[in-house]
Amino acid sequence: MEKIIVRGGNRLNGTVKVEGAKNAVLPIITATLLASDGKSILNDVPALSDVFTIGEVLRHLNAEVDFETNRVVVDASRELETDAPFEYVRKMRASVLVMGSLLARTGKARVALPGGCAIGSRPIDQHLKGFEAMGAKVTVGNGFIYAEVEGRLQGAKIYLDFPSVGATENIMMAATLAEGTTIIENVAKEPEIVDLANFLNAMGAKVRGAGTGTIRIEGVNKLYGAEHSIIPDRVEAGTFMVAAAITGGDVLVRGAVSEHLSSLIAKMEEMGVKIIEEGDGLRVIGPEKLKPVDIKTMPHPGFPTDMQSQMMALLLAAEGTSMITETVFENRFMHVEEFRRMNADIKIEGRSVIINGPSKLQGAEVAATDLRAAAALTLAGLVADGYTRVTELKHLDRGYVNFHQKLAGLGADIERVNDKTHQVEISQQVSDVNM
Ligand SMILES: CC(=O)N[C@H]1[C@@H](OP(=O)(O)OP(=O)(O)OC[C@H]2O[C@@H](n3ccc(=O)[nH]c3=O)[C@H](O)[C@@H]2O)O[C@H](CO)[C@@H](O)[C@@H]1O
Ligand SMILES: C=C(OP(=O)(O)O)C(=O)O
Repeated sequence: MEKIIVRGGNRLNGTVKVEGAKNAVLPIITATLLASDGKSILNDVPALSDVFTIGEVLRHLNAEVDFETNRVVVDASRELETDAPFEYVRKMRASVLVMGSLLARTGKARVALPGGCAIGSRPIDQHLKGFEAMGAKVTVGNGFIYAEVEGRLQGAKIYLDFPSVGATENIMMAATLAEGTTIIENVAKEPEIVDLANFLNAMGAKVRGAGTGTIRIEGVNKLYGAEHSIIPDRVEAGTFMVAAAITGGDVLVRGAVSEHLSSLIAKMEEMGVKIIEEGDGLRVIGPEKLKPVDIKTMPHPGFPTDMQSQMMALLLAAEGTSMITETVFENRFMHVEEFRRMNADIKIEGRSVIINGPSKLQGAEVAATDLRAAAALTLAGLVADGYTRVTELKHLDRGYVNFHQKLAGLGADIERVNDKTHQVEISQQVSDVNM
């Protein structure tokens, strides 16, 4: 089994550079399916397991996908398959994002039902409501969602019950090739939505209003391959900002965009962390003592749920009582039990967690319950007494490239080992001694 082993106590110093955003590249790769003419070239693509998985999905759908270093080239001009089976959707929920593009381009899509995951049940009713409003017939059965439209999708007025990121993206992509104008209200305003809209417009689409509460899409007849550079990953940036703050360090996070991180910056500053815009990034200086704060996760520009567990690690080190309330996902507190194994004074009350800091954290073996929990437990390990071992790293690899190497580059005492290799090394040392 692979593990990250981190020994707490080192202050982090230096510079770290963030990759392209996972949550921008995944929908943008699915959008390349809309181009019936020309190749799409995506730059600043992070080498994440999720990116390779979505690449496999596209290949299965008969697109040509070439991975180069930090770049993906997609040619989707051939006739497309319309079926995304469970083996892909099971690995990665974002596979359902192929639905909007397939439906718009081919008139049908069959995608395995994604099912629940460690952070909640995550239904996709709002995506389907949008496709139906545009004239698609949607049926669910035998573990699949099947959507079909006779002729072209029709422009429609759609109100989302909740500003779902995925539903906004899927409906936006479907609407680009629809007949007439689509207006989507109460949409997600995340920076990744704006990035997707910019790519779609580069392909020849007419999308206006991304980043506001209403998006208007005028359908066009055809879309073309385009070149685009993915925005930096605000969650990876935020994770390194917390790493600097929790260790009382001084780190320049290159690629951190302050407008994408305003809620996190506000909360970290309330805690006493110094954050300065410097060059193409943010310099983060941790104080001697951190102050407690209350946090409520919300859709953007509210505090992001994807930073909730990393912030929990930081609040464990603050002096006093803090509260985190999770409003986006119904069950995103699985990491609380793991923090407890590290001696954290923390308890769940309904949709909130009460944190009594500062906890005298102790190194322990802990299991990552999702990708952000993997990062958060490592962050706690940076200040725990002794060695922390973080397992279930398949989650980490979905969202972070070279995570432990980047922390080591900042001065953390950290390594990633494979138990088997480790055992071989240890037995080798023993036999060396015996010789
Ligand atoms: C690949 C990607 O970009 N993932 C991000 C995306 O996930 P994702 O797009 O899945 O998140 P959504 O915004 O859709 O989900 C937010 C909430 O809405 C609910 N919901 C959503 C759709 C729907 O049809 N019905 C419904 O009830 C979900 O169960 C959840 O409770 O946004 C989340 C919220 O910022 C982030 O945590 C994820 O990292
Ligand atoms: C929950 C996340 O991603 P996904 O929607 O891909 O599971 C995340 O990035 O924290």
